Amino acid sequence: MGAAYRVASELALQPEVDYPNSPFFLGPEAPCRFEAEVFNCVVRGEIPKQIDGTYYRCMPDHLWAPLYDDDVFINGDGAIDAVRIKDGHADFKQKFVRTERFTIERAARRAVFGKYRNRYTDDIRVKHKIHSTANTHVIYFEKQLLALKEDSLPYAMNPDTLETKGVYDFHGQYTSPTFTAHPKIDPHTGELITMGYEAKGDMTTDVAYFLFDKTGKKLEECWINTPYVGMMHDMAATDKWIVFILTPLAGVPLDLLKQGHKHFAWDENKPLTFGILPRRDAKPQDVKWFHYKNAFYGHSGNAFDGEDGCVYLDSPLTYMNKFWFFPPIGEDMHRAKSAQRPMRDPVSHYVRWKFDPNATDLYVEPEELVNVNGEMPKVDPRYETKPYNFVFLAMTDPEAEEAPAGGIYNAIAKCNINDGTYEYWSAGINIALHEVAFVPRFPEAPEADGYLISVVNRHDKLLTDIVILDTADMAKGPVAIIELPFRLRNGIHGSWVDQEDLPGEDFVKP
Ligand SMILES: C=Cc1ccc(O)c(OC)c1
Ligand SMILES: [Fe+2]
Repeated sequence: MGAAYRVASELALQPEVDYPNSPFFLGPEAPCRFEAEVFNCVVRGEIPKQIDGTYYRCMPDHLWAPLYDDDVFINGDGAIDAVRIKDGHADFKQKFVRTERFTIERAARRAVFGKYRNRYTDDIRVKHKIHSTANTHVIYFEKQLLALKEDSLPYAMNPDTLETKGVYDFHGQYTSPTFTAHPKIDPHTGELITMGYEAKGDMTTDVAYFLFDKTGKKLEECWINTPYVGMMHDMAATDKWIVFILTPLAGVPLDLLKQGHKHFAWDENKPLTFGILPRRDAKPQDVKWFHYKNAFYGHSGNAFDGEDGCVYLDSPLTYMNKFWFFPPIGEDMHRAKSAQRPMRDPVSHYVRWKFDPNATDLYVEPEELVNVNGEMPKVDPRYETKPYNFVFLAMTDPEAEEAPAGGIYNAIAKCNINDGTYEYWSAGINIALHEVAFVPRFPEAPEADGYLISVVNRHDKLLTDIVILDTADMAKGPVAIIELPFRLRNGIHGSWVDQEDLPGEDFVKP
């Protein structure tokens, strides 16, 4: 490399940190591997004084070089980032969830667990251990953080210290071995709505639905079966209904899994499928399945009950396999046709699905609400499960000539779903921008009026900024930038928690 740093020879990396030569592990996405604490971060601009609480997010970060070179970034160890904001100042912390995998691999000083959701690729001694990486979402329930991975139960953590308390099964009430990374908390009742899929083992069509009251008492449990096995990453809920979302990222035949195949493979012959089930007094025979064509569904924006008795679900819809690293069986992940951008249709747009509980035609066609190429939808949490007007999306700047690095997002939009208009801030080209968290300007503020918090990975400087935007003037860009003295990786999902809801212990100990 440069002339200044002279070494006698090329020194090979130690095997446990010799990561594959893949974009998942290189440059701005090279594993971070550290835990951190920064008291009083460097801030540019002014953090609005009303913001009082903590932003948590989940970041997959392979601590050890994976056992298999084609491992996927969603198999990285879960690190929790926390930014505590008070009186215009910000403190930062990052800590790994102490999963069973974390502890075993730390003792071994190398990877021991195998491919994403494939026990048959593990070192035989850990095949029956808990596989959770706790790397997908972090939510707040019963005064604790729950770090989530959809193949396992949650890990509970202390929201102030970020110490891991252990696996959480709702005091024995949760009876499925799997738990979605996208449970919903009803802002009106405080209830937690959740489910687990492949709930009787790998490649089973069993799904378990659960409803807990705000104190964690189980109100509903209902087991159903899906038309096929596939990734059921997100879900949705209204006052009266639950929506299950089954995507064509199909589970491979069990014998292929046992031979070491990836867990999921895109199936061009399977339709994007939705199931509705009554939220209360749910019975297995009450589930009703609808389908669209072959298409990709990532995340739900919101859902609500119509006055017509129908269930409405709003979401981005994508016309290509965004999870190209799970190609159709037998295809090369870098060349899979299913991962090609469509010629005519948009790549993604924000749409509305309508499910009529009395329908006889089970084919559904969505209606476009907003024509933006975005994902990671977030609505004002006070409107979840209810009719609403605005959605925030991470998106690709529609006016930029170049796409952002790595095909990820470089802009944040506030979209009006009633007229399809949107306002946005574009952060430029050489960056990666992530999901937002929304903080209302004050408790009774109008819908979507307040602040957005997001993470910007600066590929130009190999550093990370946490940005705060005012939703009243999106195009202006951040009102404050919290500059971290290091680089983070792409994160997945996060949550904002108001200070008044937190236990109130020290965040950074003196
Ligand atoms: C964003 C989607 C998604 C889906 C499944 C996963 O296991 C995951 O892990 C980080 C992420
Ligand atoms: Fe997700």
